[in-house]
Amino acid sequence: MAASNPISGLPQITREFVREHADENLVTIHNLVFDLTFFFRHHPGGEDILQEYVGLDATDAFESVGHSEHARTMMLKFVVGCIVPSQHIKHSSGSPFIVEEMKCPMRQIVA
Ligand code: HEM
Repeated sequence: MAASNPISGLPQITREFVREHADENLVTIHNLVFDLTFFFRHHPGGEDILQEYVGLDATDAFESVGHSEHARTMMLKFVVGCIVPSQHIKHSSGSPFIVEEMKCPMRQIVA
């Protein structure tokens, strides 16, 4: 059986929502939104550096560290949504894996 795309069907979230719900520990990386509540204290790079990016887009910081494929796979556990397509940013940095396999579905999911 073909592997299903773990990202399809995610709620779409605006960048304003991510910023205004900082208490929910949301961070955006490559147009995907992660809830890092349960990951902070397990992050090999430390909790403080992740806390600095709560509510923000951490793509450039994430890529500048050169995270491994292991880290990119691990991230999937914490995805809670994707940024609405009209607010997508195309980052010059980034591995093909995260850009191609983790991109948001273009289908609008509106209640
Ligand atoms: C969901 C998001 C993230 C996950 C799952 C994650 C995961 C990891 C993992 C598994 C490592 C160990 C090295 C590796 O396997 O690459 C690591 C190291 C590190 N991460 Fe993250 N990370 C995330 C976000 C970030 C962000 C936003 C920053 C901001 C700068 C960051 C900074 C670092 C640093 C500085 C290290 C240590 C590198 C070293 O000591 O060589 N990480 N991270």
